[in-house]
Amino acid sequence: MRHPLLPPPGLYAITNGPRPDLIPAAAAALRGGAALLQYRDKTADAPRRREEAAALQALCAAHGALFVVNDDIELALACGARAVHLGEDDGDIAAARARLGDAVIGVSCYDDLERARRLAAAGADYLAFGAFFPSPTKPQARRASLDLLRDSAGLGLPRVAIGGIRPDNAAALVAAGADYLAVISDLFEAPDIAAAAAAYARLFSSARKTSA
Ligand SMILES: Cc1ncc(COP(=O)(O)OP(=O)(O)O)c(N)n1
Ligand SMILES: Cc1ncsc1CCOP(=O)(O)O
Ligand SMILES: [Mg+2]
Repeated sequence: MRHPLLPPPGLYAITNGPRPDLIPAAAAALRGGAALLQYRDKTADAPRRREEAAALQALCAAHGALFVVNDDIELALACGARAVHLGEDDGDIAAARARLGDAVIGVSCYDDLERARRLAAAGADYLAFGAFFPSPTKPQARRASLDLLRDSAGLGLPRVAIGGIRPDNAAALVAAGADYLAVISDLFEAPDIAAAAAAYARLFSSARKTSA
């Protein structure tokens, strides 16, 4: 069953901090229409991470967007987030479920349909695939093909596409079945973050019109 906290298909903004203007940058992405916002910060600065996560949680609540904490179940708990994203090195779904109850648990499936099947059966709420294109943020990321998106349609869970997404390749991912487009650099390094977010958000309103 689709998790009730998951928004309709749309832009999944992922922060590229640390950056001094993190909160205004995230606010601009939300103003532009991001449906989900993930806090992705690989530093070990626990006090700053706690403070930023709490601010972003409040910001997302004000915009009606889902706030997702990357990697860190305890940080999600501490800031009241109702969603976490876990990759292969970030602990398992059962442990996250035990701590977070019925929160949204999203998982990375990379280029691996079998892993996606296994994690769907283990209780994941969405499945993320990619990198679909060369990623400036994660150049070494495993690469996935558009066929993987088509082939994962039967798994019955919302699917996220990530990795090197830009305006010129985004529509192909939506056409192949992506419910959410997870974007870091093209969004958060844009000169006008709200306008960049709005352009991604529009892809989904036109997809809905086309399929209606
Ligand atoms: C939506 C989404 N998809 C994939 C990832 C990557 O997760 P992971 O493999 O754990 O890598 P890091 O992001 O932790 O470096 C993600 N964060 N979000
Ligand atoms: C976290 C992650 N996992 C696979 S690619 C990627 C980074 C995506 O960032 P960008 O949108 O800048 O390519
Ligand atoms: Mg991770």
